[in-house]
Amino acid sequence: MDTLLKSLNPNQLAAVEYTDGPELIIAGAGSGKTRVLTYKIAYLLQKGLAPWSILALTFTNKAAREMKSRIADLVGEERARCLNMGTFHSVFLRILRAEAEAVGLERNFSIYDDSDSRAVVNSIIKELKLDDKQYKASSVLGRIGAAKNSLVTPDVYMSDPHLAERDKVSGMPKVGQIYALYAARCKAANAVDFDDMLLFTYKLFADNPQIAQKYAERFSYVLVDEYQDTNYAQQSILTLLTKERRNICVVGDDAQSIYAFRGANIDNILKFQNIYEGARLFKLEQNYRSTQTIVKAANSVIINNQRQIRKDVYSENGDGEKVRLNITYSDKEEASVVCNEIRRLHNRYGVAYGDIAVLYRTNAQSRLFEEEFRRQDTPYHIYGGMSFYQHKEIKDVIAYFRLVANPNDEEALKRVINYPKRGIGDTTVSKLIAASRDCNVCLWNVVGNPSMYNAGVSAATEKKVVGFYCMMDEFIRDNNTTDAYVLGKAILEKSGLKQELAADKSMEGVERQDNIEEFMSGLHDFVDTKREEGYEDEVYIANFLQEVALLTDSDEENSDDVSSNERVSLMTIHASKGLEFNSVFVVGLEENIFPSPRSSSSLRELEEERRLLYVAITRAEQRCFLSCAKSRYQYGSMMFNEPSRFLKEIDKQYLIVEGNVGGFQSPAQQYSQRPESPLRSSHQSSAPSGFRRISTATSQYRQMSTTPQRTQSDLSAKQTIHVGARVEHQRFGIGSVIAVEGVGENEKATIEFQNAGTKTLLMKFARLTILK
Ligand SMILES: Nc1ncnc2c1ncn2[C@@H]1O[C@H](COP(=O)(O)OP(=O)(O)OP(=O)(O)O)[C@@H](O)[C@H]1O
Ligand SMILES: [Mg+2]
Repeated sequence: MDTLLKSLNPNQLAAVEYTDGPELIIAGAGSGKTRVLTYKIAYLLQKGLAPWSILALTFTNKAAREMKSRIADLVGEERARCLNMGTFHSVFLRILRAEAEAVGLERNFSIYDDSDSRAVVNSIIKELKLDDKQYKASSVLGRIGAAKNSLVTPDVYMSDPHLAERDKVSGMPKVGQIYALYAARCKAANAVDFDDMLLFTYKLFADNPQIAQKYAERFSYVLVDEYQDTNYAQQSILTLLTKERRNICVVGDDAQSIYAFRGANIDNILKFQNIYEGARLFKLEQNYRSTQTIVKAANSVIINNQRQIRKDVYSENGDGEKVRLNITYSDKEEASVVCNEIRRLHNRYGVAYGDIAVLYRTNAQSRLFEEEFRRQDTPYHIYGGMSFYQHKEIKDVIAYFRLVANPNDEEALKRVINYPKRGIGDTTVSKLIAASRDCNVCLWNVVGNPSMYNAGVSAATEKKVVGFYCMMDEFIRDNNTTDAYVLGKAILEKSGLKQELAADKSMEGVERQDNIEEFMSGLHDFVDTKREEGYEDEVYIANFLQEVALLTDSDEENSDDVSSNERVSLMTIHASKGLEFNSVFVVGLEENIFPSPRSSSSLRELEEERRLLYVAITRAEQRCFLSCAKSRYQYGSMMFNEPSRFLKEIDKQYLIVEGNVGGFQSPAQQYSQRPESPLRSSHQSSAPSGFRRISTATSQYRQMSTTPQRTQSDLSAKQTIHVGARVEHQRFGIGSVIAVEGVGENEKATIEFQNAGTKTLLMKFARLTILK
């Protein structure tokens, strides 16, 4: 036991040994909160507490597994095995199974995932004859989920005038009614959804005092990690379980509260002392994870938040390297600089790939990094999420593309024929397929003329099917003459996909829109780059699909061959909570990305963004790299974002700025002309959307040419390109010309770029400036 406790500092030790009542440990990042919890559990076991009487709640199941294995190291496998440990959801699910009858469920109840819930809500919307454009299942479910996390039952919901008013104002006055029906349907189906696991557990304990008593007695000690991110339902259940024995220990850091959007409230830490009068407060301020430089740099950011509990987090580790900020020309260059640096760390300094993380603000940002990592054959995995091209919405658009490129692609056809919904149901599709088998023709032909192939569909249905055929046929005919970006944009709009996505205002819906916008940006970049490289005849959808297929075909290789500790972790900052890495890259530190454009209007949200950056920087042990790009394809167009306002807050003495430092003036004019998001602008029919404003790659160049220092028209006018010239490219950065060939329209230069490799570019299109 002594050796066990020797590896704790006096404050940590005091927190571990305190067992006289409720305990709140507020501590900075990396100060050993999770370690204290782990050791405290080992300590309680050593003191004779039975493992099954300890309940430890973590934020992820992975965190629970790790903690358990550490405890096993400390006290032996056997005792660790019987601990009650896991996320709130996993632990409460087990209790619900055992006590199902008490909440009106049968023990074998099912768990509805998101798509099950959506199907139920959609059918209710239909039955109530509500407009499914006005009532999007995911938006309705978002409200139902929020209600459940606040312990608001359907009855309470429907009698709450504030909720009624809110729903009315947002054009969904019937959410309460849908909620009630949804709850009834789930009950009839003997099913619960994810949020029910909390609501039902609360009801179980609140309505059945004997059961509550049983569990309160069973769990003689309750410990909670990441307490700052618990929501009202979770806290209320904890209170029911612990109010009598008051053996509860929670650890948290208000500076790392990043789940306000899921109902977590930063004040919950402060409320702890109100719920548990006389609770002991411990503070830990020594960070053991990071170098002094990293800790101080992170502190210099978070100090700008007004709402915070003052802490003086420090490190006694060495100073270490300065935080490096790299400003690149483009998002593409950013990805290659980051990948190069990671390879250098690995090859020259022996840092394991598994000890490196790339952190970004939104999932959609993974695309360019995934592509670059694949290009450079660097092992990576997406931690806690999916690869960009695996997202459903991306697969949907790609299915449309596949069908355009190859109308015989039956899988693609089946995927999109009734998505978005156009009244072609499963029965119809089955009939069409049967007809195609019977007549031995491909499904596409049957879709073009169902009655000719005796598909047996009604005239009204036939009209819808043929309507779909005609729409697609138009795209197919344009396929070899219209570039992938312009055609892709038309497909998104005319198929109804754009409207479908834009109508969904839930968190998940917004994320899907982000992904589609990122996809369109990639498509635009693809077309521009092909033109610039002189491949005017390879700018079509078929060419794009080929490139995507090549980029994604090694998926399996990337996930199976190399174990996760030999791969770089790519993840959102949210997913990185509680983790630590030798080297961390925080990317995309630009206005309009980080802070998120959705947050910059409110101080509260801005402070949450700042906490996110604090979480990101404090994941690093030895090295922290920040980066931002001067230009990036965003919302389907080239954007020039300012560096993130948070970068200016980092104390300069801990920072080295490199890359394209000089002359970083965001063209204010273009910045203010930021096109509206192509998807989100759909409701403003009079305002031109980003898609319409910049309709072709060529007009994109025209727009670029308003930036005086960096236009290809400058260059072609001067015609001074020569071997040895140093040039600056809008996307590829700085390079030297190593060969020039051709004249006039056909003039090409081969350029060796510092970070982007060697490229041969057609001068007519090249976005180059010659540097003096
Ligand atoms: N007293 C100590 N001696 C040596 N190492 C320590 C000590 N306390 C903590 N550490 C180490 O410091 C690192 C950070 O600890 P831990 O993850 O517990 O911090 P945390 O406060 O939970 O961080 P976060 O805020 O990111 O969740 C871990 O690698 C841990 O093993
Ligand atoms: Mg922790």
